[in-house]
Amino acid sequence: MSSVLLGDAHGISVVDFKPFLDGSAKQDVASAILDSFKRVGFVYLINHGIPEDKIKGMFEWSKRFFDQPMEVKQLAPHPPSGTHHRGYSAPGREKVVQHLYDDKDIKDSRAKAPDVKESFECGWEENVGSPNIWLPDGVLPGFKEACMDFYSTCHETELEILRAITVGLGISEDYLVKYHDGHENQMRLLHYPSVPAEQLKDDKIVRIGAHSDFGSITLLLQDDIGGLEIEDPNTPGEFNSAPPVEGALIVNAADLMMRWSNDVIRSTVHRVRAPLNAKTVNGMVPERYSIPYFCSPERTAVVECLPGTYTADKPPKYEPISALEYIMRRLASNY
Ligand SMILES: O=C(O)CCC(=O)C(=O)O
Ligand SMILES: [Fe+2]
Repeated sequence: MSSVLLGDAHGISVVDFKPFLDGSAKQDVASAILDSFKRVGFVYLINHGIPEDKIKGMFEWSKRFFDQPMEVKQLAPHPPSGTHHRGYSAPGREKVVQHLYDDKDIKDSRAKAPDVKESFECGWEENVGSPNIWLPDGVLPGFKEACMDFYSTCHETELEILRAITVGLGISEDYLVKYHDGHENQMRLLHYPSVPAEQLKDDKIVRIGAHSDFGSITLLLQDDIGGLEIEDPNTPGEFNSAPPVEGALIVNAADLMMRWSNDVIRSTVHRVRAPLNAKTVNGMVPERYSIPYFCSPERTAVVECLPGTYTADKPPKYEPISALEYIMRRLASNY
């Protein structure tokens, strides 16, 4: 294999993205990324283009935000609606559940083991359908600007990764980019508080329940604590750890991308559990921070199987669907 493949972690390739960005080995990088997406739905990218100091800065802002007293964080409350994903959600407010559409089932599942995490979500500042919910002016000055700056930096990297996917598939480099203006993306700051190790191990407490993401791709930055697990594509129900890899951006394909690619690319179920080899202090697992950046196409995009993902023998499995219809269905079922 070429030098763009740096290694792997439980089958997830670690790929050097630089030769794609500088144009020196575009096809090799694109093929390596696509190969990992086809096998496991996840890839690690080194030299991904998001500056290290910006990442460090955003994690610092995240910590500063979550360190605020509850009554301050509640000044930017997530609305009760399942479709307006903005603002602050306190621990236990959200339970990510998969494939449960009956209200009673969702309630039962939430009652069993709440997701013990808190989050702050924001999107494109001009999005009138889902306006951002910020802390009042003067509270934590600079936080909003830092979030917006990081949001647009992640969007730039998103476009490069979408280009790599299409180059890998052998179709025009701008095929997916032209549907992704960044206006429907969602950046999420996540804080998993320190919890008793025993309860996390026994599933009495869940950090984030097993789910797949619903948009095109997700860019995920995590600290060095660990705990992210990915379902084994060959053994449903079994999960492998996706450990922190220094300097790497994790990218996973999401459900809409799986549909768009006629199931060539996988959207894999993942969750956050007790970190492997976590150093506990007084029986407590350390807190963890992560920043997922969920990418979705414009709502007017009509998603139909990409050229190159079907043949006469293997026809498209899905009808065209508008991104709006698809996303609304998924959002409503998850909150
Ligand atoms: O915290 C993590 O590492 C994963 C978060 C995640 O999967 C999500 O928010 O969808
Ligand atoms: Fe996720």
